Amino acid sequence: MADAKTLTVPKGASGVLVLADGTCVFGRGFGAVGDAVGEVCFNTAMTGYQEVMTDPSYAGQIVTFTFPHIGNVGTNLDDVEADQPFALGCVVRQDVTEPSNFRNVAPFDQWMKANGRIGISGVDTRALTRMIREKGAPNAVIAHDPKGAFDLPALIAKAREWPGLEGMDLAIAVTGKESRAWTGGAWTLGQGYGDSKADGQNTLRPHVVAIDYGAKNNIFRNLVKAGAQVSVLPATASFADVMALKPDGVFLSNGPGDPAATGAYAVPVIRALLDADVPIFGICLGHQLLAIAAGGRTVKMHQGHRGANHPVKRLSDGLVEITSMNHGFAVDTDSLPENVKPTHVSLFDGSNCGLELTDRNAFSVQYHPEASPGPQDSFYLFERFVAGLTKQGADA
Ligand SMILES: NC(=O)CC[C@H](N)C(=O)O
Repeated sequence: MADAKTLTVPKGASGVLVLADGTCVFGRGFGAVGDAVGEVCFNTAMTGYQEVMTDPSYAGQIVTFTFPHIGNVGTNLDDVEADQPFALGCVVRQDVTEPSNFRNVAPFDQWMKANGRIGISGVDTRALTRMIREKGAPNAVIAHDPKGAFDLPALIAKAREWPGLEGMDLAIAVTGKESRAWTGGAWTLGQGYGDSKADGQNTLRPHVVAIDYGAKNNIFRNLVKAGAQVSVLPATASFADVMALKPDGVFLSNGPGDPAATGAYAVPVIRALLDADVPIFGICLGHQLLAIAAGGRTVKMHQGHRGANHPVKRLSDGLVEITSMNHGFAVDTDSLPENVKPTHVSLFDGSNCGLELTDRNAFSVQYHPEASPGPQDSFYLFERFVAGLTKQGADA
């Protein structure tokens, strides 16, 4: 990158990404004015930027999109995984253009501004991505000032002082605060999202209690599509809170931050659920927490996996699933005890992508079968989970 280590703001620059090592990457700011500090990651998905930005797992992170045209279909009211963006900001190649899509309700830059999120365009995102691949995900400040009046030494200091994602519990910051019944169903073109209550079948369906560590909404929609009724509890729910809802199964959601830090309050609850033989399904952070609860360990990855075309091999039969991914920590396969069987593996780097307990009805995956954005090859996991649940009182 031509701008590396330059402490003079080039003419016309209104956005900057300041890395903790002092590298300054200049561009044009859009969205909110101000600055934010976090870890820089890259996402290789070619569509779904609004879903990426609203995925609560991106809390504490600045997303570099490798796809050059971000913002070109604007934003709409449906493609959201939570009611606000959680990524701190984004770095993109091309300037955001006029929205071109029949579903658009607001241009991407306006949506970013309205939601207090900072963007930078005009950045050589290929060079930035290469740098992250070589050196690992850096801590950085993203800043936007229309006048380009950046205090670069102060921003470098801010990036250096940020403690980093390792050891950071962010689920606590993004989880819903209240227990709630989930009501959304699957999306259809022209009709939007269905209402799970509208089909009149709720009480006949297996009841899944989902622990929300920063869940993506499409997970709950997929559980409904697979035949469950869903209740959602905050990340801090106790074993008694979960059991009070009489779950037929428990779902452990995705979420931001370091699973080892989140585990301090999540793991005892998951262990109690395993002891009580409650069926469990976990995704991403939920997968990592299940691994820790079962006696395994997680590690911080060099650069993480974020995209919509990650190949994963199912070990039972060799089938390859193309998956959606978003994680910066991973389960250390070697740390898994005897009763935890790896079920899926990444074909990019051989890292663990799934596990099941041999003595419990409990399994989890590192990737995102709910897609949003991404392929739906792995929807069968929702069906497998719900089909394996017995409705309480069904035999009475
Ligand atoms: N999407 C997720 O649940 C991410 C899990 C965890 N925060 C990680 O980065 O690995």
